[in-house]
Amino acid sequence: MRDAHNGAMARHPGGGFNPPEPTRKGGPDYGRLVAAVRTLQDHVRSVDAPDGVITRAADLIDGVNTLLAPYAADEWASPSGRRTDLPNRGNLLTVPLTTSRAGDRITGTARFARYHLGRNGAAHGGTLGLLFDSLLGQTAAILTGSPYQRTAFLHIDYRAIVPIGKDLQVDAGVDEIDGRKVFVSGRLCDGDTVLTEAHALFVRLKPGQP
Ligand SMILES: CCCCCCCC/C=C\CCCCCCCC(=O)SCCNC(=O)CCNC(=O)[C@H](O)C(C)(C)COP(=O)(O)OP(=O)(O)OC[C@H]1O[C@@H](n2cnc3c(N)ncnc32)[C@H](O)[C@@H]1OP(=O)(O)O
Repeated sequence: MRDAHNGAMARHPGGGFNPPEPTRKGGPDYGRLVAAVRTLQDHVRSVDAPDGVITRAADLIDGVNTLLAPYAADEWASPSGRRTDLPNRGNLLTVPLTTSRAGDRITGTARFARYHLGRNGAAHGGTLGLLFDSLLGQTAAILTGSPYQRTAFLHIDYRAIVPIGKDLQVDAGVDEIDGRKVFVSGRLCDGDTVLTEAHALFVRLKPGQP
């Protein structure tokens, strides 16, 4: 179990931030598994059911955990994040995000779910950090063509509350490159309204850096 979760960084010459190696492991239902767990997360945050229903649900989920436990693998072997045929590369962690390159920009759509709710209809601020680390990280990697980078800082300006359950627009680009430093910025919009702005510094890793 220890190996499964600590990985084998030393085996990877790019350090710990190697680009994902595409795989089809997990088969035709891996995407359905990830989508089902996302739906489950939404249900767990929204449920108001009789105690017996909760007991039954917990028993069923315990059963799934028992089924999966013997197959825990390290980050290099698991298909999570490496299923390039699936939304968000089959990575359950990310805020659902679809992007494409449009010239020297990255644009796309993000959608927060009930799972990401903070309070009073607004997405939790930390989930915006999660979104922007992915969005700006992709932007830095794709637009500079160098995948070995890590976030040095990520600054977020919360301009308006971010609604859950609605398709929102993202847009990001590289502002400046200074040696190993890549400065990027982006925003999240609901139509004409800017909801969140962010800027970040990504530092290109030296060989072997974790
Ligand atoms: C063909 C390509 C296509 C690719 C396609 C790929 C598809 C996309 C794939 C995947 C995208 C996924 C996207 C997800 C992204 C997520 C990323 C993360 O979340 S990473 C986890 C969170 N971040 C950490 O854990 C970092 C922890 N910190 C560190 O490891 C170090 O501090 C590091 C590497 C950031 C810098 O350390 P040093 O030792 O290498 O370098 P030093 O000398 O300290 O800094 C270099 C320069 O940067 C400045 N700097 C560093 N940190 C700074 C800061 N916080 N503020 C301002 N400046 C800073 C320094 O002052 C220095 O500047 P001066 O060269 O002197 O001008």
